[in-house]
Amino acid sequence: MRTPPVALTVAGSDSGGGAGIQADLATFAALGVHGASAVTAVTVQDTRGVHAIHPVPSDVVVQQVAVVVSDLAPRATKTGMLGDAATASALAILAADGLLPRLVVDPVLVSTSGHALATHDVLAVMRDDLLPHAAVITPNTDEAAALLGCSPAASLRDQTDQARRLLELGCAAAVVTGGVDAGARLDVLATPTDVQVMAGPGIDTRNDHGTGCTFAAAVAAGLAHGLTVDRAVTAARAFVRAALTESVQWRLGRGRGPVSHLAPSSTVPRGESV
Ligand SMILES: Nc1ncnc2c1ncn2[C@@H]1O[C@H](COP(=O)(O)OP(=O)(O)O)[C@@H](O)[C@H]1O
Ligand SMILES: Cc1ncc(COP(=O)(O)O)c(N)n1
Repeated sequence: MRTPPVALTVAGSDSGGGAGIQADLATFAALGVHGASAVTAVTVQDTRGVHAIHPVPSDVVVQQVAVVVSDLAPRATKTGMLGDAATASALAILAADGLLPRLVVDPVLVSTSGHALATHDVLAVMRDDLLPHAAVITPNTDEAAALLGCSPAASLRDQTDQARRLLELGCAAAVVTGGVDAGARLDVLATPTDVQVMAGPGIDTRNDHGTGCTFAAAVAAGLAHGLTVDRAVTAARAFVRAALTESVQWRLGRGRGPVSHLAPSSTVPRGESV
């Protein structure tokens, strides 16, 4: 008898199956982790855009987290779209009480299709109350800028500087994703002792819906397997790149299609189970 690693995602539902809860659970499964979920909002969404958003009442979100934590004891947790400020505050309290272990915060603000997924008050609560409990946060360059109240990074130097400054918000590590320089994609991981620049050639695909959710969920899966943040981030990059490469030939939906979560996970290193 063996207990598989468990990770909990607290995020919004994407009816198109490309991002949010659906991307997180597919990523967990591909990486050998049992996924539990607490839904914060129901979005009416497809590859073309977000057509409506219905937040779930915060007490219902808290109840979902509470039952999962007490029964399944997740080793890692991940937050994505938070729904509303009441839910963001409630999650911050759960995190302060130690109920969201090895917390990965993906500060979701806007969808790939350009729709706002969080209001200013959600951003403020996330920044001030939730981020200080995170093992790692995974903003893209726009989200990093919104958290810091500055312009998006225009160079690797800006991106590196912003990754460092995000640590001042109280998170243990920050990875700023999605920098672009001469065709390369750059992610910068900052910890209190180190800054690491990870670069790879850009993958030319229209099917990039859900990359941020997939990346953050893969980091959480790595932490659930017992990897360090550093190794979990490296493994997550490999997984997202495989998912993007796999989806280059896809035709799925009429807009920005999802990445393929059916990518061969055997290429991705797994940690020892803790
Ligand atoms: N076209 C691409 N080619 C290579 N890597 C990509 C591409 N698009 C996204 N990524 C990678 O996917 C991960 C998620 O980042 P990003 O796309 O910035 O998230 P978000 O969906 O939040 O904007 C990062 O590791 C980033 O470098
Ligand atoms: C429910 C939900 N959560 C997150 C995203 C962001 O993902 P993306 O930036 O790829 O659109 C989304 N579109 N929908």
